[in-house]
This record gives sequence, C-alpha cells and structure tokens, in this order.
Amino acid sequence: MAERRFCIGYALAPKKQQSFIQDSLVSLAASRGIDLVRIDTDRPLLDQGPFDCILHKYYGESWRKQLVEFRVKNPNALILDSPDSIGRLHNRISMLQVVSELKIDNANESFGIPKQIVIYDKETLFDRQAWEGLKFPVIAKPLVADGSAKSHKMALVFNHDCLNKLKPPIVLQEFVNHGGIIFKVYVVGQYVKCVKRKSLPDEPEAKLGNVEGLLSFSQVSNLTPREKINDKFYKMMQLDDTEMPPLSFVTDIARGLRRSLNLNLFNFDVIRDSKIGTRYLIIDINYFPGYAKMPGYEKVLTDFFCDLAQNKDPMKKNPDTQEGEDKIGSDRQLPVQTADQETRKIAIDEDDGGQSVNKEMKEETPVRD
Ligand SMILES: Nc1ncnc2c1ncn2[C@@H]1O[C@H](COP(=O)(O)OP(=O)(O)OP(=O)(O)O)[C@@H](O)[C@H]1O
Ligand SMILES: O=P(O)(O)O[C@H]1[C@H](O)[C@@H](O)[C@H](OP(=O)(O)O)[C@@H](OP(=O)(O)O)[C@H]1O
Ligand SMILES: [Mg+2]
Ligand SMILES: [Mg+2]
Repeated sequence: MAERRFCIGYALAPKKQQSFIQDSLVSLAASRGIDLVRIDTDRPLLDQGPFDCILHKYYGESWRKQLVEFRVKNPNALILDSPDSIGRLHNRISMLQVVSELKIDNANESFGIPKQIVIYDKETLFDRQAWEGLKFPVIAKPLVADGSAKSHKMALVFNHDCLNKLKPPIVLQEFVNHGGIIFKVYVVGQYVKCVKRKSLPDEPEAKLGNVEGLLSFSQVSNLTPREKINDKFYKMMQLDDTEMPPLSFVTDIARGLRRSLNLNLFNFDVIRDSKIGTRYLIIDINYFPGYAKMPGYEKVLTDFFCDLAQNKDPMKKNPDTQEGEDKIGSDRQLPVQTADQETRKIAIDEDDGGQSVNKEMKEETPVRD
C-alpha cells in the first residue's frame, strides 16, 4: 500500500520563503512523510492542493477570504495559524494585553510589561496629563506591528522637546535598563527555545552621546538570515557570560501565551530589569519569526509537522482522546478587539498579500521622515 503522506502548503512572502524553506528542511521533512508545497498566491487557493495543512505568513483581505473558503471546503485541514489570532499581534497594545492577563505561579521570578501609553493624535501627545506616571527615556513604537519596515521604526525619546518629531498613532513605552541584552523566546507548538541577543545599552542617553532629545533606530536585535545563534555567536557578541532566565519560568510563560493567543508559531522578546534582577518584562511578540536562525531548526519544525500529521494536537489537554481545548488553528474569535479591527483605516493593502503598505499606512510612522 502507498505510504500516506502529509501535505503542507505554505504561503510566505519571498524573503521569508527564502530564509525558512531551505533544502535541509524540505528534505528532512520529506524523509519523514511531510511534503512542503509552495502555494501560488497569484492563483486561487481552492484550485491548488490538496493540503492537509496550510502554513502562512501572508496578509490581505483577499487571502483571508480564501482561507475562510478553504476551511469550509476542507473542514479537516489545519490552518496555522488563524488570521484572527495573528491579527492580535499587529497592534502593540492588544499584543501585550495578553501578558498582563497571564497568571503564572512562580515564587522566585515575576513578569509583566513596561509602563506604556498609546497616543492616537498630536493633541494628546502634547498633553502632559496623558504622560502622567511615565518616566523618560521612553521608546516610541508605531502602534501597528504588521511586518512592514515602518512598523519597526522606533525612537528613543529623552525629553518633551522633540515630541513634534513623533507621528501618532504610537505607543510610548518606558525604557527599562536591562544590561544591554535581550532574550528571544521561540515557540513552535510545545517546543520552546530561549536565546540571547544584543540590545540597547543601559542609560542610553549617557552611552549613546548627545542625541538631541531623540534617537531613531530599527531592529537592533535582529540578525540576518545567515547569522545563526551558536556559541561562536555568543562569544563574538560578548553575550556568553550573561545568565539565562530559568528555562521552566520562560517555558511557563511561553505555554501560557500560546494558549491565550491561540498561536503555535511565534517568538517574544524579554528583558531582565537591571534594578530588580528577578523581574522580567515582555516587550514584543512576533508571528512566524526567523526560525532558520535557530540551530537545528529543521528538526524542531519537522517534529512539529509530524505531530500535526499524527493528529497529535498539542493545543489539546489530552492528545489521546482529543478532548479538552480548541482545535489547532481554529478560527476561535478572541473576546477582545483585534488589531485588524482597531486599525482598520491603516490596514495593509488588500491584494498584494501585505508585501507593500498603502498610502495611509506609509504615513503612520513614529518619526517624521
Ligand atoms: N521598554 C524597553 N526597554 C528597553 N529596551 C527596549 C524596550 N522596548 C524595546 N527595546 C529595545 O528595542 C528593540 C526593538 O523593540 P521591539 O522589539 O519592540 O521592536 P520590533 O521592531 O517589534 O522588533 P522585532 O525585530 O523583534 O520585531 C528591542 O529589541 C530592544 O532592544
Ligand atoms: O517580518 P516581521 O513581521 O517584521 O517579523 C520579523 C520579527 O519581528 C523579527 O523578530 C524576526 O527576527 P528574529 O527571529 O531574529 O526575531 C524576523 O525574522 P526574519 O529575519 O526571518 O524576517 C521577522 O519575523
Ligand atoms: Mg522585538
Ligand atoms: Mg516585533
């Protein structure tokens, strides 16, 4: 009898496809009965396949509709992950709301998010009352976090004098000294991996010199797809002596976030407060990050795909009886307003899969060009 293979269709932007779909992943997956097949996003999804699972980091109303139709016609197929769940990460407020709601029992460490406010208009930006309780320096981040270059454009703000350079809607988040090192926690289903990266220095105003009240930056902790995280990398970046957060603590947070976000493929950024060494702050959550930078990502991802193929639903409480919680990738509507709803007017272009942003969106950056 012919071997039963599991077919995963993937829809990824070209850059993501290039970094993630490497021959080493495709061949390892194939050797274990998993076929990875590219979805041609220029053709109707329903004309392609059949797919047992769809893996995607692709946006736009047209794509979303196609996924809904696909689900109706293929009720047993998995969609990783649900567009509504991914949408929550496209707004830096709804993104971190889940962290504030998360409860984890841990006697030694605590976690939370930095103090932050959201500013929708210029008037509020200059209203000192709105700033009450917020201390300089702050980081101005675009409210929208949709993967566009502009959504990564940040600014360190040291005083009130340069506020006219900021362009709402933005989130103003207190800068927390954290020893210049950030922890990135990668989640793939039940798998959790924490790595270290270089971050902004403590007391940036003093360290980075006279910056006239505002300093723009972008993706300080990002690596190029070729830079893998290994011992050599830690030595070169002088990160090797930094103590990692306790793995069980990070894993508890990761699993809690996974459940409340209803997502299987994401990473989050954590910093350790230099003042309170056991206090951790989550500052960012990203959908489908650069997994290929993790050493051995091929095995991690292939193991996850095999679990899916064997119908081992890691989001369920009891994988044998399949009783318990939601089906993976289900379109469970979260009880909060999603980023898509909240920022509809600056949504990404409808038919280009989010590869470009519309005019309105181009203007939504924290710093004036
Ligand atoms: N509250 C904070 N306190 C101190 N440093 C911060 C804070 N928020 C962000 N940073 C620094 O700024 C960087 C960028 O911030 P953030 O991760 O929110 O942006 P991003 O563009 O979404 O990043 P990514 O490339 O991970 O998606 C972080 O990696 C960290 O170095
Ligand atoms: O493409 P957007 O939505 O902007 O998301 C990015 C994340 O924000 C980054 O965190 C990813 O890099 P890391 O995996 O190094 O964190 C980064 O990974 P990439 O370098 O493979 O593009 C992206 O996933
Ligand atoms: Mg980040
Ligand atoms: Mg991010």
